[in-house]
Amino acid sequence: MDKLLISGGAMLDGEVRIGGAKNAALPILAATLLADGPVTLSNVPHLKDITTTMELLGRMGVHLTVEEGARIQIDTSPIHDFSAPYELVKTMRASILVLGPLLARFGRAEVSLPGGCAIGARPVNLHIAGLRAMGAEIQVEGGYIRARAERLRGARLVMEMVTVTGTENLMMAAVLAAGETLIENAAREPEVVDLADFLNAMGARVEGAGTDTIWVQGVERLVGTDYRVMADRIETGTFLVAAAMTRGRVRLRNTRPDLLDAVLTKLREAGARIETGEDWIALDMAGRRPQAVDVRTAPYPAFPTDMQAQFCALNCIAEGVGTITETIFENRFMHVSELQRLGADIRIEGNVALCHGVERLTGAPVMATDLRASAGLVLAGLVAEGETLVDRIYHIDRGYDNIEEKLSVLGASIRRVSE
Ligand SMILES: CC(=O)N[C@H]1[C@@H](OP(=O)(O)OP(=O)(O)OC[C@H]2O[C@@H](n3ccc(=O)[nH]c3=O)[C@H](O)[C@@H]2O)O[C@H](CO)[C@@H](O)[C@@H]1O
Ligand SMILES: C=C(OP(=O)(O)O)C(=O)O
Repeated sequence: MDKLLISGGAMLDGEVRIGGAKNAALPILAATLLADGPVTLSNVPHLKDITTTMELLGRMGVHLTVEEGARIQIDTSPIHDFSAPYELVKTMRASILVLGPLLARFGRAEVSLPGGCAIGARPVNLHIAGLRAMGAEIQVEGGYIRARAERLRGARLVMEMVTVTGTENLMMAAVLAAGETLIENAAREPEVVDLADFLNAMGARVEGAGTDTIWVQGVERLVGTDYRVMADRIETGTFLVAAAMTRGRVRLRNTRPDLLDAVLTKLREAGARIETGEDWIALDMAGRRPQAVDVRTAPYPAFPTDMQAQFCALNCIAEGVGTITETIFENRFMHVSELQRLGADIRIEGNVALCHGVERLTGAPVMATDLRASAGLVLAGLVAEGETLVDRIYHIDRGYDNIEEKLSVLGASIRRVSE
């Protein structure tokens, strides 16, 4: 199994190109199931979650062709199977995103309940309740969601809590439903907006994405289109924190600074000088140790839970005391015990991690437990004295394209080793 071996101490300096967003590409790939015509997607990141989704669509009969330059062509016309089996779904929770599109276009779907509980229970009750309100008959048995509908009907859906993939699933279901759908208390994440833009490019009528009320007028049919996936704001944030922790500087290209307000605010508080252009961000720590910061996760536009582990790592070596409050997932502090193995001084009280910055971390073998926890451990390894060996890096490959190569370009000593 592959591991990452990091020798800490290098001050990062250089330029990195940010890839397409995992959390936009995944729902958009699922939404291609709605297209009655060929779709070409560009800026699709090269990630394990993407290949898993392609395998999932491929098993349904969808024809996918990978082209040069992060492009994929998708033709759904040969589809003959409307199911998502456990063996694929268990590795990736986003596979639940095929439920809405399959039901809306083909009137049936059989999707395994997403397994595992890496960062919390993560139920999908709100996805199911919304589809039922649109007229779907749904049974949950034997670990599968079995859903049927003649044609979904538009409905007013008041979401009990803000759910990103829940909003996306219901929006995708609504675009081919009869009549109007109103999704209230919708997630406002930029990835929801990217999906809505893609749906509209296929001929859907979606308005209000990016606000908490999304209006959808169902149409009879969607057509094929060409679409470019948005930049990954979490990959962007991760590289900014890496540069800040190593007291270095970095310039990130092909990104969207306008989507990172909460993260950039915290980095400025930590002492970073930040400049932005339309599609680039430059961060410079000018050799200074970061100041600890207080972070509280919440739905967009507040601070993203997917950046929490990285800031936890930053606080470990910062000057002062910083608190990390996690309000989205009930079990998203699994990086803490591993950071402690490197010498971090962190105490967890309920949903708050209290970090006292230490002068130095010391390298040790650590184990990745989920995607962003792994990112936090890699960042800590970059500043730890000696060698850090990060195990179970399949988690990091789910969401980062060749992280070791991009960090090496910035001057880090990091390489993939097989054991
Ligand atoms: C593929 C993708 O886009 N993943 C992102 C998505 O996950 P995901 O869409 O799974 O996260 P949600 O926004 O749905 O989860 C928010 C909260 O709602 C709860 N909930 C959700 C649905 C439901 O039916 N019932 C319920 O109780 C969850 O357990 C969680 O406590 O948003 C999260 C929150 O920004 C991010 O961390 C993930 O990276
Ligand atoms: C939690 C994440 O992803 P997923 O919802 O796919 O598990 C993430 O991207 O940090």
